[in-house]
Amino acid sequence: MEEKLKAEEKKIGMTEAWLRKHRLLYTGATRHPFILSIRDGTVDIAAFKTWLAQDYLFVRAFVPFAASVLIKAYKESDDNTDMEVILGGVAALKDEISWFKNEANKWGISLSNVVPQKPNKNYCGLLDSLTRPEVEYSVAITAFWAIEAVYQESFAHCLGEGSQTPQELKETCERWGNEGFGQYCQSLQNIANLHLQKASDDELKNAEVALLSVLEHEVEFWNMSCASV
Ligand SMILES: Cc1ncc(CN)c(N)n1
Repeated sequence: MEEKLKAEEKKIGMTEAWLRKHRLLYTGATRHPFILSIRDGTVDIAAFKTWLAQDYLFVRAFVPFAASVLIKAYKESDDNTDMEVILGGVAALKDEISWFKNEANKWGISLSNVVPQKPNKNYCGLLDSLTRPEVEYSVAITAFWAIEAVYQESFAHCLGEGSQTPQELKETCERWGNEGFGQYCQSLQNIANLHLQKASDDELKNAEVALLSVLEHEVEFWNMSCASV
């Protein structure tokens, strides 16, 4: 495929080539007004609480998807380290769920009464469709990387130089904006690139569509958090 050759010429991976091609959408997902409002300290706490409660539900739905990627890595990758990187991510989700429960408690949110809003339901529907065994590993790992990378880029931005993130939100930003999580996302991106290099044209098309769907759903998810204030 022409795009693959172009990426090779520029000595960049397929994922980077796609991010460049879809830069506006990627920026929309990683520099959303909600994120910018955390960074400049003007965030509406009601929006933050909505995000927190909805994201708790999302993360629960993310677990089976992550497990499906782990199964695909075991079955379809000839590199053992793929599985270990993904296993690390799956294992961290247990801690993440506990963190959401603790954080909700701190903010006086009862998670047992939270109802998923439409954009959240739609996003979880995408996760569910990507969990199917017939979805190729290269497609699933591309989506997996993109989901993690959006949070990493977004929350790292809230901690960067000149940020005025409120003290009580810093821990949240650290969760995804820390260096270790950044390295984990980089490992996922490397894995995705390696598999995309070997992928058929059809698989490439499916992976690019999956990436675009993730980015669109991420924007909708942030929109949802702001809108319900
Ligand atoms: C909506 C969303 N996207 C990504 C992530 C990072 N796992 C998350 N927790 N929530």
